[in-house]
Amino acid sequence: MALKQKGGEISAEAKKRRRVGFANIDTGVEASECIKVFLVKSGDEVGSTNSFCINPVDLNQFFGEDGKIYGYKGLRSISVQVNIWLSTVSFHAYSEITFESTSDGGKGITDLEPALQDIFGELLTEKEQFLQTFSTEHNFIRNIVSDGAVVPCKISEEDDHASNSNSKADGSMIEVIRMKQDSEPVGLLYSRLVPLVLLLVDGGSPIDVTDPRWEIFLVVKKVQDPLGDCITNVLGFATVYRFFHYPDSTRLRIGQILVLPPYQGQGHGRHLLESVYSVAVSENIYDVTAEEPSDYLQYLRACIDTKRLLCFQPIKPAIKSVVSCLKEGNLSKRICRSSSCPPASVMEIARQKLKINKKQFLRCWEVLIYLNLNQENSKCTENFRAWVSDRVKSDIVDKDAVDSRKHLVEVPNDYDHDMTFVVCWSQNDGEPDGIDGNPGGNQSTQDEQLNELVKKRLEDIVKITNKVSAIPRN
Ligand SMILES: CC(=O)SCCNC(=O)CCNC(=O)[C@H](O)C(C)(C)COP(=O)(O)OP(=O)(O)OC[C@H]1O[C@@H](n2cnc3c(N)ncnc32)[C@H](O)[C@@H]1OP(=O)(O)O
Repeated sequence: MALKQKGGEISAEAKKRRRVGFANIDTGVEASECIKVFLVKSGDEVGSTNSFCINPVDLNQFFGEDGKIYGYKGLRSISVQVNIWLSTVSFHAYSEITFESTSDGGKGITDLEPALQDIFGELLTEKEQFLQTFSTEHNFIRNIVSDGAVVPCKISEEDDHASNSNSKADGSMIEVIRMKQDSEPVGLLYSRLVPLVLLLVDGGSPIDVTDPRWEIFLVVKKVQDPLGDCITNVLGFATVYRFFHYPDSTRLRIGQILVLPPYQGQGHGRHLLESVYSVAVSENIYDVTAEEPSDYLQYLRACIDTKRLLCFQPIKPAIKSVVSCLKEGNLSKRICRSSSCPPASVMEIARQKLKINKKQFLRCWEVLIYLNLNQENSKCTENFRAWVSDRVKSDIVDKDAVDSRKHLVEVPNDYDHDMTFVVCWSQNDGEPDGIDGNPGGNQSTQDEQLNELVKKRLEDIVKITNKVSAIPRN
């Protein structure tokens, strides 16, 4: 880490200010305003601010309670500039901190090093060492992934997005490699990816690399350098945890999924998700879930699963029957609305064959119905809206009713007692009075909230429908 102090030692003026106490209270600067992280592939890019600059979710969280840096004075409007170069070859980092002077304006002088250590740990190196990593760690990723298994994952013939091993026009290959967390090198690789998790996954925290139930799926690009050497770059990864499912199966839960920003929006996230499904199907896993998925991940999953369900024959009669109910029926009758829900047997077969879990299936179900409706027919679309509104309402009531009756009891296990619990139901369940379960809630506010939620749900359905319709069907 280099400190570049412009303008010499602390000025006499600053010293005077310190003596008169807090005449000019330091308002500080938000960490996210003065820290920039650049992704670099070679030593030539280090020191330059022209490389790919990432947009971290929340850098402020690493800097005290208010996320601010205090005590620095800069040459321009920004009091201190922290530039960090992060190598995509070895994931080491190097930082340069530039400021004019420091002075305690009442809030101290923020020590930047511990905060940067919290993010990058031992990967934060001095410049000389950092530059050397581009040659010494040249084959770091290639050596580790050579022990992994390529996941066969062919989704559609027309679409080269997510085939098993994608050959590109430039001779490079894109593959998803699955690695079990049972060896030291995999743990080492993951520990080098942790800063990316902290910077780019909202609320992301490192997984426990000593737990053998974790696996990592890496999407990599393999390319030959001019000397004929194979270079392997990580484009993204997903960590997946195996949970026991009573009585004798396993569920896969996606803990973190991340595609490096320069490669986002190119189908790699989809490729990773399809690979996890592919493993779930081939190993007859119970189902696949995701841990606290972001809105965008939900959207991506909905696109992928809806597309898979669109060509899944066993659910077609159920879709047809709901669509005809929405076309002809008068949905003011609750009975017709509830008959628009998917039969349990249909959800079960989608879980068994496609490993789509029930909650996710219900999300896709609305899109599947909408996709098959005649959207020119106003009666159909009105009925669809009423149906969605009913479903949103029952989701909220059911959730609150469930939440008020549910409580968790921790139980010990032989691995880590913090990680297992039992869900208990209390018998005395009170019926919630309002849609938000608040007995004293104001009816018109509740109606407004409900309308907003329905509007949002309908917008999401239309967005996913448009995306899925644009994708060729298998
Ligand atoms: C559990 C958790 O980890 S929650 C946190 C999730 N991770 C993050 O937030 C970290 C930052 N974000 C990311 O890393 C990435 O954005 C990810 C992982 C969420 C998604 O990865 P990406 O590689 O960007 O997604 P990918 O390119 O595969 O898919 C995006 C597009 O493909 C579309 N798509 C999906 N299925 C298909 C398909 N069958 N055919 C064609 N396109 C498709 C999507 O609709 C989306 O299109 P749009 O955004 O242009 O409308």
